[in-house]
Amino acid sequence: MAERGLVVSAPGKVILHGEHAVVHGKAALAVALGLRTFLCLRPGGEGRLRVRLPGVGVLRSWERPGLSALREQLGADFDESKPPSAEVLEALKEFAGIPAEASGPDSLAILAFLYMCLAISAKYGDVPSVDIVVWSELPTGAGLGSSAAYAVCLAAALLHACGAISCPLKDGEITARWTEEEMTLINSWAFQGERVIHGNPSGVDNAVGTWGGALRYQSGKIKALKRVPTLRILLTNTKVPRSTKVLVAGVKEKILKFPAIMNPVLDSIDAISQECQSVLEAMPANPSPEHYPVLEELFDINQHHLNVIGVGHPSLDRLCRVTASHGLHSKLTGAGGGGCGITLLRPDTTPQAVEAAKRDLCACGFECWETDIGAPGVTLHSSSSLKAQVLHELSES
Ligand SMILES: Nc1ncnc2c1ncn2[C@@H]1O[C@H](COP(=O)(O)OP(=O)(O)O)[C@@H](O)[C@H]1O
Ligand SMILES: C[C@@](O)(CCOP(=O)(O)O)CC(=O)O
Ligand SMILES: [Mg+2]
Repeated sequence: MAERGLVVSAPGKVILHGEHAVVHGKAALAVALGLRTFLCLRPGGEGRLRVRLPGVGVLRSWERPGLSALREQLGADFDESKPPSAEVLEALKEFAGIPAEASGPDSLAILAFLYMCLAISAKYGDVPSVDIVVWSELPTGAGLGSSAAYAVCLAAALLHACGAISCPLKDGEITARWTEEEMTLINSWAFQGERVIHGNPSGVDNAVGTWGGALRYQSGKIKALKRVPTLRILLTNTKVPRSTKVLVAGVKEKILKFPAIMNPVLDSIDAISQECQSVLEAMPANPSPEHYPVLEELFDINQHHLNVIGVGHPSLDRLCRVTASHGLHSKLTGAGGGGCGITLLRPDTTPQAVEAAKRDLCACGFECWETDIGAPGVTLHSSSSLKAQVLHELSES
């Protein structure tokens, strides 16, 4: 581990099409957002692991020998290809003093951290004494993949601390990325973190957090999109809280209850992702308005499907109605049930029209902002390049 520690970051994501269906083996199209989660890891003292997670109100530390003893006692097989076992998660809850039924943001964040420490150290050697601080530009639990960005940062930092991946940052460089092979390892451990938080994730969010850009994801297969035009997207946070884990479980229940009704809906969502990919890849880099009606119609159809599978919310219906009154098309993004929606802005949508839509959305109590997409994936930063931000976060710890 570098003497002075390290700072890593990973982006959140927007799913254009395929949320939920992707959990059931269908394709999803997702893009990395220009909003990121950051993690600063420094050598710590006194044989302890210390974490500060201001986003979820956590400041905790544990003695390393206690965690090592638990690992020995459990004697589990911590392979990144195997889902975390219920027995290990129960034992970790007990170790951290988390009640068995707890599923709040703080409990899940601690559990993901401890699981990754335990599993990564079982495979690559002990995680040294460290102080970790995580902060984020992403809202938590709003459909923008904050859980995956957190898990990707943890995976990169812990693998680095154990010496399982290199330090790609050369003297004088501000940022660096890991090799393909190292990113594949980061991605697979981040998926384990997502499994702790989500229960049954598809892996699309951690793939975007790791690789960045725009990609198609299906059953663990990641394909960067050939060409993605510059898309203008308005993001709106309804601020209605929800849990991805609960929503994903609800969809599964509906599919089991009505397979003949729900499976065709998932097939249709899959076809929407295929169609959208073909349209995007056929569009020029700076598209003109005539390319948009199909994209808009696909948004509308998918939003209806997402309501059918039970992940809509009155706040999202309202969001769609408000933007429709300005001639704009929206759908939920991520797990739904509240959280965020995305609105497609056309190249000829005037700044005045965007402002008017934003005003009406804010009047509903929503928060919205235009955003960049296609951001880089997991990145190592020189701490000097982030000095002000890092110093601010560290001064709080
Ligand atoms: N910055 C963060 N620090 C600690 N935990 C985080 C952070 N961001 C997300 N999480 C974890 O991820 C959970 C939210 O994940 P999820 O319900 O999937 O919503 P989303 O991924 O859409 O934001 C939180 O409850 C928390 O456990
Ligand atoms: C609903 C789902 O497709 C995306 C969840 O995204 P988020 O956690 O709401 O950002 C679940 C998954 O793909 O694991
Ligand atoms: Mg999530």
